[in-house]
Amino acid sequence: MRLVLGSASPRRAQILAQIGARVDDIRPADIDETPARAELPRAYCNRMAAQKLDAITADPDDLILAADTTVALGRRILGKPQDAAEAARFLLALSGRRHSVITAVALRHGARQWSRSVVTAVRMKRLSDAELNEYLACEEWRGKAGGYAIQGRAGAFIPWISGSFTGVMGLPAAETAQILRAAGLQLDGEAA
Ligand SMILES: Cc1cn([C@H]2C[C@H](O)[C@@H](COP(=O)(O)OP(=O)(O)OP(=O)(O)O)O2)c(=O)[nH]c1=O
Repeated sequence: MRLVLGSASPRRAQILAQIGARVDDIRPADIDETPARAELPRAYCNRMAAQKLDAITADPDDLILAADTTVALGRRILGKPQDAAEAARFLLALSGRRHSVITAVALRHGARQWSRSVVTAVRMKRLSDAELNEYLACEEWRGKAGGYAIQGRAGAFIPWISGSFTGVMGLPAAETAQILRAAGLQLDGEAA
């Protein structure tokens, strides 16, 4: 069975390799990521993953995986910042507080679908002006939900999480392995 990754995120490809899932093709989906009015973060994240999955065409026998990572501050959805000013606003809002990172994963094989979503609680230390400015200058906020990447320099801002580290990075390893197996994919190193 061929595995098609419907994502442009290099982190997702890396986490799939980590769990022994060989990706045969990468086909990112381009969808409108605007939240609906009053849409709650978890519903939004599930909807995004489902829409990305719907947007990918593949052979009926291909297994397709799509995912979405959303940062939620209470009911507020923090997406990927458009520019440094928006990244600064997001980081100031997250500074010294606890927020959630939700990742939804969706799989399709023919007419069958599987999905999981994982919520991780994350605490960010209070950022000094120098820390904020240095982080904005390093550009790692680009393309990251909430304007930070825990796997990079912003790891120094995160003293505590409860949940899935790989989920915060974009693809929860344990839950993804579980649904891939449920869908019939054999992971490297597993007995047939
Ligand atoms: C919070 C956080 C997010 N991220 C990334 C994961 C996702 O790639 C990105 C959120 O955007 P997504 O819309 O989930 O994904 P994407 O646009 O990168 O890729 P695609 O839609 O093609 O699948 O933020 C990190 O890498 N580290 C983090 O700590």
